[in-house]
Amino acid sequence: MNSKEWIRIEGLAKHYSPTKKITDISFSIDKPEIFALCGGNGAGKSTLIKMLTGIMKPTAGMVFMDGKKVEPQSKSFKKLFSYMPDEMLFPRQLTGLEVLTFFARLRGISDEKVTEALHQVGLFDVRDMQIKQYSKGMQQRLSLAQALLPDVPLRILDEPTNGLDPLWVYRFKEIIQEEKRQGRTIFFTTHILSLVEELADRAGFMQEGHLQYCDSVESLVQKNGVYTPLEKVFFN
Ligand SMILES: Nc1ncnc2c1ncn2[C@@H]1O[C@H](COP(=O)(O)OP(=O)(O)OP(=O)(O)O)[C@@H](O)[C@H]1O
Repeated sequence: MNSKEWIRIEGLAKHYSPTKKITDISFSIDKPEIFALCGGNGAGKSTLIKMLTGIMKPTAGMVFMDGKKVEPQSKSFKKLFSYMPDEMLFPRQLTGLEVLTFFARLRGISDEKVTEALHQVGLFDVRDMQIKQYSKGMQQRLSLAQALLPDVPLRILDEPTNGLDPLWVYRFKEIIQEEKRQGRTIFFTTHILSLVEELADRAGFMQEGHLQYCDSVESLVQKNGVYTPLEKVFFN
């Protein structure tokens, strides 16, 4: 165990069918850090996140925190993270403010924090608009806002930049860097390798249910002292 190691995933696996499976995933998450999990469509990123968040029971494997075994389904583990799913469906008749207030009340979070989160994701001025009038990117920012509400040490974000315009990809990077400055760990999935290079401390790359690479971004892009873009590292 390295000195920063916080959460350790050991041999996590999910067998959907003999041909569709995620096998033997082992890696650690440090605190604080920005960890990006990338990989192709159907590689197993969302499945891994669902196992880590306790939404899905793994076929095999264990999760450790500070060296002790934890159950991702347990209440005590769930208290440590917030989660942004890859797709979040909101009641279309409600306003952005109503939706976020609902999430906040569930978790005993103040209205001030709701206002702050709406400002963070640029939805404060449209807070009284119904969700049905929100664009895909605005709904994605609302989903991010609900994940920013709780004061927890870990944020797990599944494809958070999907549907965001370039300005909001830029703002997303600022938000995530600020979250890390505040001591949090951000674990997110993405298809955008340039985002990984720019933002992440460490990255994992999944392919067909396997974790093929997992290292610091610096080590991944520096091969024999020469800079190699991540897409060349992963696809050559
Ligand atoms: N509930 C399920 N039942 C059966 N197979 C599933 C289920 N969920 C996912 N799969 C399969 O497991 C594999 C991994 O899917 P997963 O959604 O984890 O991939 P992903 O890396 O998140 O993909 P993407 O980048 O396209 O979102 C795929 O082959 C998918 O078809």
